[in-house]
Amino acid sequence: MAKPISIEVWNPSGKYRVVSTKSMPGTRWIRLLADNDCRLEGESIHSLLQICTETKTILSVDDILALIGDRCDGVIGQVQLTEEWGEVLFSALKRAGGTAFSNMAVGYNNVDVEAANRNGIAVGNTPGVLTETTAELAASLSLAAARRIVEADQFMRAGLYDGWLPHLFVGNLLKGQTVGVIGAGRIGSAYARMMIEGFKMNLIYYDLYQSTRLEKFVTAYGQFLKANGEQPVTWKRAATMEDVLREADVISLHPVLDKTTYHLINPERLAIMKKEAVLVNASRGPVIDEVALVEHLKANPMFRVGLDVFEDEPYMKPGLADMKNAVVVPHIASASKWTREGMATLAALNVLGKIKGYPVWGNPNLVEPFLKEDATPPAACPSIVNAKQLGRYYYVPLVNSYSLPS
Ligand SMILES: NC(=O)C1=CN([C@@H]2O[C@H](COP(=O)(O)OP(=O)(O)OC[C@H]3O[C@@H](n4cnc5c(N)ncnc54)[C@H](O)[C@@H]3O)[C@@H](O)[C@H]2O)C=CC1
Ligand SMILES: O=C(O)C(=O)CO
Repeated sequence: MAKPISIEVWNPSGKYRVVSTKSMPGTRWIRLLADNDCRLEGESIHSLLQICTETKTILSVDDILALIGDRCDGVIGQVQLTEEWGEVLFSALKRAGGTAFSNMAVGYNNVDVEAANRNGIAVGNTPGVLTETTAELAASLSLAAARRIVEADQFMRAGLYDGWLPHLFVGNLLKGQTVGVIGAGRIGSAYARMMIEGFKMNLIYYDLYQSTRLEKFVTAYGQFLKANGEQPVTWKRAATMEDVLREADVISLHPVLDKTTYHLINPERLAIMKKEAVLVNASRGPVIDEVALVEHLKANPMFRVGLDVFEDEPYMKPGLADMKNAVVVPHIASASKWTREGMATLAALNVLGKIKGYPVWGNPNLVEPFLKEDATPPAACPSIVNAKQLGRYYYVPLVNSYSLPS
């Protein structure tokens, strides 16, 4: 039997019981869920909100079962390896009368959606609000790795700098080089634009789908540069992932994690990359075979990586921490204040919307109407990944009108 876990309680007399497995940034999500005076569609929301305040980061399944208890309408949970949501948790949520779960994340590889479907539980996620923030971190890692920022910082702090030298921390110039993107969805495309606009890099990308918007952007930006007497940027959609790995100088990984992308970067693929390439991963750790990566970093000191995510998060594979050609940060790609508060709001509205029986917002890429600080959010769930399987009603938001269709 799990030990009782510590919680913070809001609005004890609330009609619905919603649990959050972590404290989340901002207060709007708490107001939306638990404020008696807060109204959606003229109706008081009136939820009892319980926020887990355990100091340990990773909750066990037993801890989460204890949080769900005998009565629970919905749960806001956390990303990736900190929580695995499968049959045990979804069936417990169903037994407790629950119908709603939302990750505070866009990625939901920690969720067994089939198990959620079997138990009739809606699974929410938080797309869009973290696109630019995550892309900015991938761009930061690209620069930090290419220009050896962390190594140089450590050198400086160690008091080793005794004057300018022609060979000191020489790195890679980005301008005119090729940026490779694997997974050119929301974040991959935003990252590509940053690198193309910011550093005038050429693009090669691989995705299962064509990214027409991205291609049009690069074409138009190339024409603009040309008209200004500068070298135009170019784009290419690669037929294979290998083409990207062979040609690109900086490669950033932005696919979802599933069976098709597990260990997408393996020893064979590392071997075809340029010896001085920069590889960035702000998607999911298991997209890279991390043991193979450590060996590759050892054998190729000019090859550099920037990693936000790790195969056995929160741990690193042996040897990685010793590699000077690796920049490592603790899964902070979406960590800007605006984004994290927005993610909390979207997760809360997914759960609340399902409890209230609202339809699902028709365009999960257009979530701004939910994020306006002082406005009443639309009466909809911002993003439910299994809406179709659960037979939920969809509608496409109308310009300037976010109320329910009659
Ligand atoms: N490090 C962090 O804090 C964060 C990580 N992420 C990760 O980034 C992922 C992507 O997020 P979004 O861009 O919003 O999702 P998205 O769905 O817009 O983009 C994912 C892209 O991957 C492509 N893809 C799928 N399988 C592929 C394959 N086998 N080969 C090549 N491309 C493939 C899809 O076609 C799609 O275009 C999330 O699923 C999440 O795992 C997202 C936010 C923050
Ligand atoms: O949103 C996600 O998928 C994350 O990894 C955390 O922002």
